[in-house]
Amino acid sequence: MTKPGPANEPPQGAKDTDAEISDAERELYGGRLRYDQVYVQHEGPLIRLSFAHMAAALPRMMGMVLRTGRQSDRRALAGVVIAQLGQGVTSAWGLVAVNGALTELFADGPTGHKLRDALPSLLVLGMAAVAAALLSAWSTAMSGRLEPQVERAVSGRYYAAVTGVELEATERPEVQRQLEAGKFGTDSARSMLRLSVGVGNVLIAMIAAAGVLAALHWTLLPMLLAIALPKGWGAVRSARREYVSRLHWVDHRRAIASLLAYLTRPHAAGEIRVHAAGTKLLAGYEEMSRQTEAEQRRLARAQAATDLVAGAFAGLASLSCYGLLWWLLTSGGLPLAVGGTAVIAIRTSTARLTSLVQQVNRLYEELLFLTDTETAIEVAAEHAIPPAGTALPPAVDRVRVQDVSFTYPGADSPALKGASVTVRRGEVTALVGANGSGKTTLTKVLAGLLLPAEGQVWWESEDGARVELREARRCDIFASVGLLAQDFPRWEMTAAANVAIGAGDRPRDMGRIREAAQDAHVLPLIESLPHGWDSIVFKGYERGVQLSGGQWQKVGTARSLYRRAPFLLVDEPTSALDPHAEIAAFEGLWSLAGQGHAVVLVTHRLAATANADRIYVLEQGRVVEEGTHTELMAHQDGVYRGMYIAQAAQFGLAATAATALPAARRPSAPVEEGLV
Ligand SMILES: Nc1ncnc2c1ncn2[C@@H]1O[C@H](COP(=O)(O)OP(=O)(O)OP(=O)(O)O)[C@@H](O)[C@H]1O
Repeated sequence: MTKPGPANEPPQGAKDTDAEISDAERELYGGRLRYDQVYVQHEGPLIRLSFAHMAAALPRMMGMVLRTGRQSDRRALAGVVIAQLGQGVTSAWGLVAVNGALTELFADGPTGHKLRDALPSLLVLGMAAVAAALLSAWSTAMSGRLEPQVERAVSGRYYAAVTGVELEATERPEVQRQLEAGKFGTDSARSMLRLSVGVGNVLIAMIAAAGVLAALHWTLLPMLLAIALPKGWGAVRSARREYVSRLHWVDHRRAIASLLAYLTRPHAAGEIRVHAAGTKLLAGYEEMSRQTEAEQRRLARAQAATDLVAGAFAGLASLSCYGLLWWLLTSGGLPLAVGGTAVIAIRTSTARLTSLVQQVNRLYEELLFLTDTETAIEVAAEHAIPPAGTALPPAVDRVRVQDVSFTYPGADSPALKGASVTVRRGEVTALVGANGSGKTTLTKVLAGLLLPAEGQVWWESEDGARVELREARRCDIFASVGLLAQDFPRWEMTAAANVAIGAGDRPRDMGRIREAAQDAHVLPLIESLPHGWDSIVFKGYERGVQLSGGQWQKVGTARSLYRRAPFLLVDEPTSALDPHAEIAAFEGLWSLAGQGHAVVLVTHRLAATANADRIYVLEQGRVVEEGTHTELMAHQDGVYRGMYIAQAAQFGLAATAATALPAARRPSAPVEEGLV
C-alpha cells in the first residue's frame, strides 16, 4: 500500500484557507476533494505526536508489534531479541577491551612489551567484533523471517475487519474515513518491526556505552546526553512538521491522483481526445503539482532550518564536552587511556545517535499509521455484522418486508418510507418506479445488507416459522441470496474467476461455471476467446480481452446464477443488452422462478414486468401500487399504467399485454443448493 507522501502544510494551525485550494481544484471539484467535511480523524494522532504522547505510545505500539511477532513466529522473535541483547553485550565488552588495550599502550615501557601486554585485550576486541558480526547476521535472518509474517497478520486483521462492517456504517463519512485511513498502516507493522530492531540495536549499544562510560568516569555520561538532546529535538520537530503537512494536503494529493487516473482510463479515452478533456485535466494536474512542489520546497527549507539549529546546539554541546575532557586530562582527573576510550565511545555513540534519531523519526511516523489501522480495526469491530444470530428456519419460502423505513446516513429524506413487499419462491417479483424511488435500497434490505431503522423483514417458511432480519444469523441470509447489482464488480481476473467468485465460499466447479455461462448466454463467447476461460477480462494484461458492456452484463448474470441461491435479486440486469439478448435474459429469469427460485427483478423495462407474478410500484420510498400487470393496468390514473403507456407509446404501440416480452415457464423443481 502506498502511503500518501508528504505534501503541504498550511500556515501553522490553519486548516482550510482558500489560498491552499488551487484554481483547478475549485474548477473541477468546487474546492477540496474530500470524503467528508470534518477534519477530525487525524487530530488524535497529531496530538499524540507531542513528546509526552510519543513516549507513552511508543512502548505500547512496539509492544503490539512484538506481540504480533510472537503470535506470528515465536522462535524468530526470540532470535531477534536475543541477537539484539547479545550485540549490546558485545558492544560493552568491546569498549572494556579498548580501555584495557589503551591502558597497556599508554603505560610506561618499551613498545614491544606494551603491545604484548595489550594482546589479550586486543584478542577480546577481535572476539567481540566476530560475535557482533555473527549476532547481526542472525538478527537479519530472523527479522527477515518475521517481518512478512507480521505484515500479513496486521493486514489480515484489518481487511477481515473492514470487509465485515455493516454496509450502512460504511455509508457514514466518519466511519468510512477511519476505515480508509487504516489502509495506510497495514505495512507499518512490518516497517515498525524493522525499525524497532534498528532502534533496539542502537539503544542497547548506547546503554552499553553509557554504562561503560559511567563506570570509567561519572562526568562522561552527561556529556553524551548533552550531545544527544539537540539532535533528538530536531528529529521530533521534523517528524511533526511532515506529518501535519501530509494531513493537510491529503485531499489535494487525492485530487491529483484522481486526475491522473482519468487520463489513462479506457472508458474516458474517447472524451479525453475528442472533447479535449485531457487538455483540461493535464492543465489541472500541472497547476496542482506546482502547488505541491511549492509545499515540498517550503518543507525542505523548514527542515534545513531545523537541522541547522539542532546541528548548532549539538556542535556547541560537543565542543563543551571535548573542552571538559581536555580539562580533566590536563588536570589529572582522568587517565589518558580512559580519555581515549571516552573519545571513541562518544564518537561512535554520536554516529549511532544520528541513525537512532532517523529511525525513531520514521518509527513515530509508522506508529501514527499503525494507530490509524488499529483504530480502523476497532471501528470496524464496533460496526461489524454480528457473526451470531438465529438460524433461518429450514425451507424458507418467502421474505416479507413490513412497513420498512430506511434513511441513508447524511441524507435529508428517507429512501424507504413504510414500504411493504413480499417476495415468494417460485415467483418473479418486479420492483418498478422512477429513478430514486427506492428500488435498489429495497433489494439491499432484502439481501440483508441494510438494516431498516423501522419495520421488520421476516424470513418465513411455509409452516409459519420465521426469523426477523436483525435477529437472523446474517451469513445464513447471505448464503440464501444471489445478487446482480446495477454496478456489479468487474474483477480484473480471468473469465472463470469472474463467474466462480459468485460463490467465493465454495471450491470452483468448472462444470457449473459452464452451465451458468450457458444460461447467461455467454458460454460461446468465452469459449471462443484465444485463452478461453483463462482469458483475463481486462485489456492491458497478458491474455487480456476487452468485453463490451452487454457481454459484461452476461458475465455478471452468469456469476449470480453460479451461486444457485434460492433468492435472486437482479437490478437492471438487461440495461446493456441488445433486444434479442434481453428477451433471452428475461426468459432465463422466468425459467429460474419456474425452478423454485424467488426472482426479484428491478427494471425500467415494463414490457418484462408485464409477466411478473407480482409488481410493486415505488414512489419516493413508498409502495404506491401492487398487483399483477392486469390489475395495475386497470387503475385508470395509476402510476404503473402511466409509465407503461408512456413506454409503449415510444414504439407506437397500444398498451396491451401483447406488447409484453415473452415469459418462459418450466415445471417447478426444487432449488439444488442453498440453505433454505
Ligand atoms: N449510498 C447512498 N447514500 C445516500 N443516499 C443514497 C444512497 N443510495 C441511494 N440514495 C438515495 O436514496 C434514494 C433511493 O435510491 P435508490 O438507489 O434506492 O433508487 P432506485 O429506485 O433504485 O433508483 P434508480 O432507478 O435510479 O436505480 C435516492 O434519493 C438516492 O439519492
